[in-house]
Amino acid sequence: MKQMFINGEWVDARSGETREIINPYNQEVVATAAEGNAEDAKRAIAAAREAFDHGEWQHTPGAERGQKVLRIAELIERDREELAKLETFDTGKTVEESRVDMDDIAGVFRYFAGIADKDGGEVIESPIPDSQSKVVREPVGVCGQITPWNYPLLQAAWKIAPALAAGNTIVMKPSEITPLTTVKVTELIEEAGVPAGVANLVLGAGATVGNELAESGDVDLISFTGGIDTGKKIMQTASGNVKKIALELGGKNPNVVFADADFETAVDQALNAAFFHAGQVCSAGSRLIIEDSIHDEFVEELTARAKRIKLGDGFKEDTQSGPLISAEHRGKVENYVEIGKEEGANLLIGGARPEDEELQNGFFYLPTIFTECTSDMRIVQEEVFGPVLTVERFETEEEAVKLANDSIYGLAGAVFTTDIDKAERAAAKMRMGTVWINDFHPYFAQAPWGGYKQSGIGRELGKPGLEEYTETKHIYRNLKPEPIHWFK
Ligand SMILES: NC(=O)c1ccc[n+]([C@@H]2O[C@H](COP(=O)([O-])OP(=O)(O)OC[C@H]3O[C@@H](n4cnc5c(N)ncnc54)[C@H](O)[C@@H]3O)[C@@H](O)[C@H]2O)c1
Ligand SMILES: C[N+](C)(C)CC=O
Repeated sequence: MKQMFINGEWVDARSGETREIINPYNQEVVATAAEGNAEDAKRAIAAAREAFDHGEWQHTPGAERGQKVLRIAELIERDREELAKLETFDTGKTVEESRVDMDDIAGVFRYFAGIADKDGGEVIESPIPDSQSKVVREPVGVCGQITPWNYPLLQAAWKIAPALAAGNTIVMKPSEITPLTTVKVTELIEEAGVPAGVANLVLGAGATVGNELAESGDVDLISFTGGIDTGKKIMQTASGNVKKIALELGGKNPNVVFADADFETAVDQALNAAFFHAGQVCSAGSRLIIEDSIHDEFVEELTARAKRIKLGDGFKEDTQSGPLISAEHRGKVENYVEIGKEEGANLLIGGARPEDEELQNGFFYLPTIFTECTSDMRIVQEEVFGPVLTVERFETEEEAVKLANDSIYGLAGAVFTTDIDKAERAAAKMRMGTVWINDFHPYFAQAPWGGYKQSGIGRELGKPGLEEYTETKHIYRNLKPEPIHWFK
């Protein structure tokens, strides 16, 4: 039974309710978890409030907090294999992918451990004689953190590590369908010696636990990663006490390939961009925008390779891609494929569930490619979050950039070309939080991550990822206090 962690104690939901956690590969129950509700969230918020207002954590020197965060990294490295297996049971992704995630996650804890004591504030030039001004950063307070199911622990790590390093207290709510690794890491946080009440974990649904975190007047900041509609709802709910918000939302990310790109690299990367983790990646390259002169050859090769992607059990060595997360989510993907067909896009491959006997109990869906797409189509504009790639053509550099930017989203995008000036010109004009040149997908702890436009608000990772969890305070000191007699 996976319990919640509130004020340093492992507890069941007050209501006694539980939820079965399902392996999307075969629908087997892999665990039972406490199903908390708003009442449990309130208890956790109260514990975090008390620990922030009256505990030592926010006053603990950054170097000491950094040591605890570093210890969490070491424990994650120690338990890497167990964590990777849990992530695969929960999400269906290949265990190789999960191992890569665990290495990234340990790196994130190491990074924020390393910068926990690096900002001692700064003295600034005051224009007023006989005065001194300094600017310091302080923790925000109680942070509500809500994460999605596609990268359960990775997205949690991007929030937990900087929040703790900066001296905040937290209430984490993982996706209700993939809580296993977040529970395990909370055990490691306890083992690392983080004081009771500083890091709390509540399991349960968004509408109950998540909503309480967004609504509570005792929460100072809500950091959310998930879909755009939920993000909008959270923004509204969070306005009640004008809490700070950080939103990491969806994407519909363009992958621009010029005719002069290295063909093999561009095809290989386009395949990975679109179909890695069955396309369930916020930054998936789900819009291929390709120069007309190489369109046919490129699409032919891409299609041949997409057909060869081996779907299966994430624990088997030859599996290249797992299932979608749930029946409901596969239904959403299928609906989008129908919309694409109705809109007149040309369904080149996929558009169906696989027929293999072995895959019938899982939520599998075939890699799907639509050609002859135009940017007014919903299949091109809306986030499908599955293995569905749309292909658009361009003839000029200007047109390529225009198509790339033709989206309400602005999370990430890529440009492939051997002409580096052209690449830099395009990258400068692309309205996205991340632009890759001749690559797709790299992200790491040192570089900020986040979206332009409706892909979000704020940044995770890098120095800005720590700053999200701080308030900036200006302390002004009059070195020669005397009456000013403004009012005679
Ligand atoms: N920008 C990024 O870095 C990034 C990273 C990963 C995933 N995502 C996005 O996440 C989405 C997929 O994840 P998902 O389906 O889990 O998203 P989701 O919005 O359905 O759920 C995300 C989290 O929000 C909670 N939630 C749901 N309703 C809520 C409410 N009313 N109030 C508070 N919390 C609520 C859920 O329980 C879950 O924990 C995609 O859109 C993807 O692009 C973005
Ligand atoms: C941010 N990232 C790419 C790790 C996961 C997005 O879904």
